[in-house]
Amino acid sequence: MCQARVKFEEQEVVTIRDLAFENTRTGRTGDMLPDKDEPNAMGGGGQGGLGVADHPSVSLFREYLRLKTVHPEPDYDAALKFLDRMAQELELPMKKVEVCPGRVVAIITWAGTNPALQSVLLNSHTDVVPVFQESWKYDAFAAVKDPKGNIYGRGTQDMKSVTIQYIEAIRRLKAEGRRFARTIHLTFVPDEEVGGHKGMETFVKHPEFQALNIGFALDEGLANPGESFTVFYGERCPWWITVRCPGSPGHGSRFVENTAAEKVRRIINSFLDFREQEKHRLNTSECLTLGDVTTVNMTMVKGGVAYNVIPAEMDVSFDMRIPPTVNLQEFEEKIQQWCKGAGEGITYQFAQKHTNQDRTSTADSNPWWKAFSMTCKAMNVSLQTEIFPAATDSRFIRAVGLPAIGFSPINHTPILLHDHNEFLNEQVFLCGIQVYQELVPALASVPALPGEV
Ligand code: MET
Ligand SMILES: [Zn+2]
Ligand SMILES: [Zn+2]
Repeated sequence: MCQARVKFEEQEVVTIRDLAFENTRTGRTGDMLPDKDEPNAMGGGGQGGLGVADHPSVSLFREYLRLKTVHPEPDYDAALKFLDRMAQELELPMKKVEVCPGRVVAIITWAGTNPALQSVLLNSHTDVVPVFQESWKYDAFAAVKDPKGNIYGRGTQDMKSVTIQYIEAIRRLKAEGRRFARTIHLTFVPDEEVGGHKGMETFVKHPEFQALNIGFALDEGLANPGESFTVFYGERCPWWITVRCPGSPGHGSRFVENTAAEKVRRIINSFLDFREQEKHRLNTSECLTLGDVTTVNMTMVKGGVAYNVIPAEMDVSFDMRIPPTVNLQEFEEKIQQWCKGAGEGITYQFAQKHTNQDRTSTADSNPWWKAFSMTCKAMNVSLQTEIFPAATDSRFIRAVGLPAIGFSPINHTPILLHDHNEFLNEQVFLCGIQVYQELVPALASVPALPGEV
C-alpha cells in the first residue's frame, strides 16, 4: 500500500491506495466544502488546481498550520484551543499539565483494553521556528496549496504534519471501531525549538509523565528525498557553547598586546579547523551520514563598543552536534585544550549540553522495533536507519530509559525543516496518515513483555 510517487519538477504523478476522499470522518461532511476564506496560491491554485475541495485531513492540516505558534512568542493558547477541539471530536479525554508558567503539555489519551500494560506515546511539538518572510514564495502562515498540491508553510515538515497525521489516524481507527490492548497517549509539547527546557525536559521529570506508564515513543524524524523513509534510533548530542575571550583594551590606533580579538581568532581557527576535518570525513566516506560526524558552526559573535576602542572582552558562540559514538569527556578535553592554547583567561559556558547517548535498539529482540519494522515491511515501506543529525525531544525520552524512534512519514520530499519555503505535498501527507493507521495498531498490540501483567 501507500506508494506516493510525486514528481515535483514535471507533471505530478500520484498513486495511492483508495486515498481520494475516503470519508471515514463521520459527521464532518461540512469539511468537504472548500473553506471560503482560504488564501489561494498565486494563479488561483489554492485548491490544488483541480477545482475540488480539500480532503478533510488536508483541510485540518492547513488550519493547524495557520496558527502562529512561532518563536519568539508562540501563540500556544491557539494551539491548546485547537487541541481541545480535537479531543472533543475524537471523544477522548485531554489533560493539561503546566510544566512551567505559560508552558502547557497537552495529553490526549485513548485507553487500551488492558490499561495495566505499558502505553505507546505519540509525541509532537506545537512550536515552530521563525521565518524570513521576504524569502518565501507565499505567506509562511497562510498554508497556501499550489497547483501541484504542495502545501507551503512553517511547520509543514517540522512537525505540524505529524501532529495532524497522528490525530487523523486515531480518528479513523476509532471510526472503524477498533480497540487495542495498550493505551495510546498523544502528547503535544511546547518549546522544543528553543531547547525543551520548559517543555519535554521538564515534563519527563513530572509525576504526570511517570503516570503515563510509557513503553515506547514515536517522535519526529526528517523527510527523505527518495522512496525510503528515514527512521532515527538515536541523536547527536547538542552542545551550545559560548567562549569568552578577555583581553587588554586600548586605543584602536595601537599595537596593543594580548587583545580579545587575537584570542577569538585562535578559538575560531581551532573550532573551524576541526569543522573542516569532520566535513572532509563525511564527504570522503560513503558509509557516513551527517549523524555520524561532529558538526561545528559559529553562530554568534559579540563584543566591542566603538571603532576606535579595543574591547576588554569578546564572545564567540558555536552550535556543535556530537554523535553518540564520540567520547564526550575526551571531546570536552579537546575544547579545553583549544581554549588554553588561545591565550590567558579564556572561559566557556554551555547553553545546551546534552550528555545522554542512549540509542534505541533496532534489533528484532526489541519487540517495539520489531512491530514497527515488520509493519513497514508489510506496507512495502523501506526504511533507512540513522542517527538524527539535529536534536528532538526524543533525547529526553531516551534519557529516562525509554525506547524512542524518530519518524516523520515523509518521502519524495526535500529536507526543508527550518528553511525558506518549507512544504509538504498533500498526497505525501495523506499517505503518512495511512502509515500511522498501520503502525499505531501494531505498536498498541505488542504482546505483554516480560515483567508486564
Ligand atoms: N530541534 C532544534 C535543533 O535541533 C532545537 C533542539 S535544542 C538543541 O536545533
Ligand atoms: Zn521539530
Ligand atoms: Zn525544528
